[in-house]
Amino acid sequence: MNAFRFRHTIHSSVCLCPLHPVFGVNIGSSSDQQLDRLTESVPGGLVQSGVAILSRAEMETTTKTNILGLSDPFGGEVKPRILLMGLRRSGKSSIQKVVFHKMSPNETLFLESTNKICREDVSNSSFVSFQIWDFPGQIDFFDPTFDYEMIFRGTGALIFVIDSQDDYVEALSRLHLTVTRAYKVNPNINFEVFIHKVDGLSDDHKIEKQRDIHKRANDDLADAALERIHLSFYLTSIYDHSIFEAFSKVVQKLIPQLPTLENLLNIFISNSGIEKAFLFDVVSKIYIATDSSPVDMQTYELCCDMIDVVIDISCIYGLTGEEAGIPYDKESMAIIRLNNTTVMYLKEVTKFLALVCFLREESFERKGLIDYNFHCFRKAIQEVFDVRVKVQKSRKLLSQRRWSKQAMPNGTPAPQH
Ligand SMILES: Nc1nc2c(ncn2[C@@H]2O[C@H](COP(=O)(O)OP(=O)(O)OP(=O)(O)O)[C@@H](O)[C@H]2O)c(=O)[nH]1
Repeated sequence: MNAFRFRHTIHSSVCLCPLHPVFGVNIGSSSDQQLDRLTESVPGGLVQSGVAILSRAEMETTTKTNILGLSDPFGGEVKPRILLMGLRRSGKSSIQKVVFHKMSPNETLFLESTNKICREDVSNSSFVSFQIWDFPGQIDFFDPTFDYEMIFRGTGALIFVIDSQDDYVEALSRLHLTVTRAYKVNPNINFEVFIHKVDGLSDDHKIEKQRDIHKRANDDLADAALERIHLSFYLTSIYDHSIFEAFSKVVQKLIPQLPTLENLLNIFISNSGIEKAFLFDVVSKIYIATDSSPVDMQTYELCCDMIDVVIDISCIYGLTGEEAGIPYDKESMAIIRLNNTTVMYLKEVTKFLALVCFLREESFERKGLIDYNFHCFRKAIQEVFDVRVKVQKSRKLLSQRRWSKQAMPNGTPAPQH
């Protein structure tokens, strides 16, 4: 994990004050119990049709953090699972690499086909914390030897990727099969359909494709008397910000504190003369909450660009050495004046979260007020964090107790210390 301190002030349209972008994605997390359960479901590890689906040894080597998964008996933390599914070459791995590994879109041309489930933990902040499971396209997901029930049971969102530049008839039938199976196991899953690779399509063509896919997918569900299954559709491409925006919306649905965060943002902007505010995870550029006014793509793109500028300049000019270890500074911020009398204001909220606001130049004259309100806002966010941590701790304690009771055979006295 890196922390950078930027000391210089640029006297032009961009002005940066001490800043601490901190980034890092924890890859892999599990516990022995969870691994056991997973690999027990198919003897000798999960292998079928020549497709190795995470052998126990592989899982152990790629899973080495202390954050426990959703279904872990000791894991008080409820860590939602996001599944990336879809036909081969639809773009699943590219999405994961671009959003969470900062891979440049062109590099995805050289990605090899995934031949086993790749699992990754994304734990950038207390709010952005989930597991992503990237499934190989050719996997026969419904092979009887494969424990799909266990997988769906712990799933928060299922993203089904459809290649919009390809014929999507087969993809739609696979989508229907996947969704209906998953719904039977876990009706609480959010079903998200990414109509992907839309960069090659004209605007009219995009809308037409979306309408057609939407209609066919919902007709299939209606024919199966499953109209109650709700599918959300997004037009995405790794070549622009649409994939980050879509992922933001998927992740937001998994944050139980979202209404509280939105409320706090509404109160903050209405009392500070701010027009729009986003709470960003600086590592992934996923926005985890915004105020209740509508989001337009350009505004979102500007925010992403601002975060990039801040991180890049911080990386180039940031101090290294002793001070680099300090991950958080209340003074961290950046101000960018646009040539249309709009000011963009970025401030660190926690070591992974940044608040990015848009306001008129005249409103920015009352910077003291904005900073005071920001101080209150940051305090409130901290309190939301603290409550979440407390809930997680008590859940952990509870499940540990439950687990130790189960582990003790009937009548066995509790160990003496
Ligand atoms: N034009 C365009 N190409 C994309 C996009 N996303 C991915 N691709 C390309 O699609 C191809 C397949 O991408 P992958 O990410 O390997 O697809 P996958 O679904 O993981 O494939 P499997 O591992 O075989 O299941 C690559 O050449 C990517 O560069 C996109 O948004 N637009």
